[in-house]
Amino acid sequence: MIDQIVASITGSLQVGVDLESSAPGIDQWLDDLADGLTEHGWMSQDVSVQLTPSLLNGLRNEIRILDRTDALRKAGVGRGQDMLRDRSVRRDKIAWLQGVTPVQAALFEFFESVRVGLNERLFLGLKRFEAHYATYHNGDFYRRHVDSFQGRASRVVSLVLYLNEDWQEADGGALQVFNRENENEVCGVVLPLAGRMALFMSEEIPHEVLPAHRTRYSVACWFRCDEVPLPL
Ligand SMILES: O=C(O)CCC(=O)C(=O)O
Ligand SMILES: [Fe+2]
Repeated sequence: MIDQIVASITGSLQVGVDLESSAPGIDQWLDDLADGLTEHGWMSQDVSVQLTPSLLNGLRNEIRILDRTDALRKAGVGRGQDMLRDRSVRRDKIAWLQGVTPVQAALFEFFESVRVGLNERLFLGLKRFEAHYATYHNGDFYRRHVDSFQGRASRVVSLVLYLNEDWQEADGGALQVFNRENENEVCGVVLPLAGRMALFMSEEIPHEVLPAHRTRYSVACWFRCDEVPLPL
């Protein structure tokens, strides 16, 4: 019995973020994120050191379970009453994270350290974040768009964390990032491999998810500068 309790406590501890022992160190790492955002408006990075494999596995298990139920909803485009479920624009399904399960709580700790770290370096005034799981099934895509809606600059920085093992180029589903000065020029392609993260300025960087040829799991997070949650 005690063994079981110890095992479960150890299990939940292992799930946590590893910001202390991360190479090259949390401050240097946050400096790199801030530099990438300033210089190019976006960056991609492997964060499997900071997040630990057990956290990434735990998140993947959660979204797999959600994907088997009807917990995932078709994602919309626009906000509030203007929300359109336009299948010609995006076809993913989503579920918002509440941060209550051990893996979500650990992930929220990571998001919070990014929020605080970017505020300290770039004075972005990020007040909070929101995050959802997303599943793209075979054939699903998200056409070129920016993440912040005109007239309400509330989403400031976007972060996407990928959860897919052994993703190959032939599996499709890459994130294509366009130049902020010329939206017809592709300036980056990110394969949605487990532990990889894309970070970009929500209003500035057009991006697109190419059609996936197998199920593609991710968490998308937005750091916002508004205090009060308003409908999108
Ligand atoms: O999953 C991705 O690579 C990007 C998703 C995205 O652009 C979005 O949800 O707004
Ligand atoms: Fe997006």
